[in-house]
Amino acid sequence: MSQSPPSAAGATRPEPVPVTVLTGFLGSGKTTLLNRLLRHPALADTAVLINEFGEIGLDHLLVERLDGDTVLLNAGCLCCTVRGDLVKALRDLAVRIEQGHAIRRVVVETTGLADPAPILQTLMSDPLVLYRYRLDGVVTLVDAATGSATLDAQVEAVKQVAVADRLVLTKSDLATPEQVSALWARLRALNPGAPLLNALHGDIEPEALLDCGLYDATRKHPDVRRWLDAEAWAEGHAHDHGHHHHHHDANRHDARIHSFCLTFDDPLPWDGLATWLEVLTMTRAESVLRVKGILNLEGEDRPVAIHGVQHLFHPPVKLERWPEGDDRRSRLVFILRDLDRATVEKGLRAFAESARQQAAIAGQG
Ligand SMILES: Nc1nc2c(ncn2[C@@H]2O[C@H](COP(=O)(O)OP(=O)(O)OP(=O)(O)O)[C@@H](O)[C@H]2O)c(=O)[nH]1
Repeated sequence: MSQSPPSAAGATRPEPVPVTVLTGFLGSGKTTLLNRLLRHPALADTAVLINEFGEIGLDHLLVERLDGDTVLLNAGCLCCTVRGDLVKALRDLAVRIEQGHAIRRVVVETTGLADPAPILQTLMSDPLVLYRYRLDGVVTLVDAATGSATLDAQVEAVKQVAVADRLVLTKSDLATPEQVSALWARLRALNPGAPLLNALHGDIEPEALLDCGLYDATRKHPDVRRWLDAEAWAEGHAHDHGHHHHHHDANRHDARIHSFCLTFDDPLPWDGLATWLEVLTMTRAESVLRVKGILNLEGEDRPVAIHGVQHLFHPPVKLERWPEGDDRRSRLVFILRDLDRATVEKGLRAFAESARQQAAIAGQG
């Protein structure tokens, strides 16, 4: 992560194409939902990238609108070989955009077994991809009938839920109301910030899933509140979810996920924060599933947005101004595995304090 705050937002960069990552466990209904979405006018000019697990891809045969904008990324799991394929597919697509091909949006459908982190990292690390695209959001589908059992058995499924910006419950027609409400509570505990939606046979309004990033395609100014949704962590969720399981059966995977929001009343020193994030992500990359934040930095009038997945951080973005009526406190949302709130908060405060002291000494000298 850079040691100095960003100087300008965007400059001459072309309008980046939003990328939605569609994930969810095997058979959760991703292809069904995608097929419905692609029929909607809001998804005209959308390119679809499909990742397959296994030698021969079949899913692309099921995506009905198969044309030049659907690319199949097969031969392996995204965590390994496919990352290169994804970069190549996005680069090839960027060339076509340059040539005037109308592509306003990209949807990446992941294999049901995938840990979404490598895809998010790819979107945040390759320079050309970073230049041309922006991650709009992660949409995670959860099967109402089998979701609880899958979350019990598969840690990747828990990660998919934890990093989501939108959670979509599918197949509620196959589950009892009790199953649905228990799953609902469990998803809420794992990820308090993501709106919970329902889709029967893939039926959902695209608006509910798209434009959940910092920038909305139709709005000029970033909608910080919507993006960060810090309030969701504040309302009864201010503490660690590892200790918050009275309304559903604690499970060893769920208990390892800790999601919380830290707030800071005073402006933070960028040096201390950046150094601490570097230390944290270098030593605990596997534990840092996702970090999002709006920062009030010392010596900086404008808010700065940061966004990271494991050890990779998107370049920080200086926003135009604080939202109207905002209390201008720094807010940092963390979604972690096997790393608790107290450790993170203590480290951050210590690094911030040390940076302040160093600045004071430098100022005297
Ligand atoms: N009853 C019911 N079936 C659904 C619903 N949504 C999807 N399905 C069915 O569930 C099955 C799996 O759906 P897919 O869309 O292929 O799931 P997927 O997530 O793409 O599956 P993988 O690619 O194997 O990970 C299909 O037979 C769908 O018709 C729903 O809301 N209710």
